[in-house]
Amino acid sequence: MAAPEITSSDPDGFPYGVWHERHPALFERLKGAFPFSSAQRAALDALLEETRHGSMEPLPDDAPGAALWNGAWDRGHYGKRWTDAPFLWAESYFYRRLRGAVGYHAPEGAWRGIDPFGPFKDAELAGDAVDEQLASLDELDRALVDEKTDALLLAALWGNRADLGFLLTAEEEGGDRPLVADEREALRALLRDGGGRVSLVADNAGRELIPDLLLAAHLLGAGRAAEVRLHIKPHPYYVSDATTADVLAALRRTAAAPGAAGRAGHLLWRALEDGRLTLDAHPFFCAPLGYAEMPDDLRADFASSALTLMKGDLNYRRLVGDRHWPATVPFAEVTAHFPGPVAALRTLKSDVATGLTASTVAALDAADPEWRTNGAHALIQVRAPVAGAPGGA
Ligand SMILES: O=P(O)(O)OC[C@@]1(O)O[C@H](CO)[C@@H](O)[C@@H]1O
Repeated sequence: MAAPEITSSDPDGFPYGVWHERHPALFERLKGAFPFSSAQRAALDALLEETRHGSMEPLPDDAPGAALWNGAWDRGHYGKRWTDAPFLWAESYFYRRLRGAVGYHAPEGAWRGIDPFGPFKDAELAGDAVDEQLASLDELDRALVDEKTDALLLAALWGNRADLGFLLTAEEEGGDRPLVADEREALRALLRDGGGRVSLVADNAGRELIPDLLLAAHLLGAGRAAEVRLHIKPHPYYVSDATTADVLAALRRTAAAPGAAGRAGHLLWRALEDGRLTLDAHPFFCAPLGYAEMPDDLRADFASSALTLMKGDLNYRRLVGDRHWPATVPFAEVTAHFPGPVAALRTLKSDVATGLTASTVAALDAADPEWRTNGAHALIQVRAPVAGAPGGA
């Protein structure tokens, strides 16, 4: 029995704060980062007003993407107050409307294709934190393969804290706490034969994508994957989400680094050329729906992967279902729909939680009442389907 979907209607709840604190802060950052025209600023202001006090207006049928938003992705939420609709659906649509407000999708518009979050992504990629990430790879040069896999999985996991949307209204505390669920051993076991394709469903650009790329280079270089497929967004999404342009910028940054990181960057550059590294930007990665509703072509892609690594909080919500699950509901149960083995690497930045023990939940509730949403905690969870089981291999 599925638990109720998470909405934003509770004024004391996390989602409500996203609409009433995070989004206004984001719009102020956007207006400070671009010389928007009065029309663009007015469109942003109107959108913010609509989301906070109005009801959800559909896209005009001739708008770019309307065939999906008013078709396959429509779940009957238009006309509802934004905060009464499912949080995942409503916020995904909010970012489509934001892109519309600044002209990102305008077929002949001068702002077509200008990433509204580009300045933030560029600044982060050029920053000292990325220099430190790249330099730290030299420390792993003499590590054993499994030790290196472990270290790079943790780097990719904690890289997920680098999420501007989250950081607009949250403190970035140091990572590296004990994980609330740590199934790295099961994850490494799925990589051991090394013969298959690893699908890495990326999340954010910059400080999250750099460790993702270093992990991909390691999996390819150490024979833990015959191919890595990097799934990215077809266009900007929830602020920091990585697009192909972000992958190429991060790759150039990595290849230009000295030492082990530079070698990893060149390995990935060659892997893109020879097909051991592939990029996929399926439209569904920006859909307002959970992965249980993914289209057949994407389902077949994941089904043929030795392992799918799902990065980040939003992908976790879409993988398990953005619902008020009991935090102890088994991860295998809520991911039974997913074809092929899947692992989640996620810092906890929203309400949904699954696959935790009762004692862990009790300890977290006692020690840190905001544990679900403050980004201070993280998990690595794995579901390796048994042949013949639902969603099995
Ligand atoms: O997927 P990410 O980048 O790890 O996190 C995305 C996020 O910042 O945005 C959503 C709320 O706006 C939540 O899923 C989460 O807080």
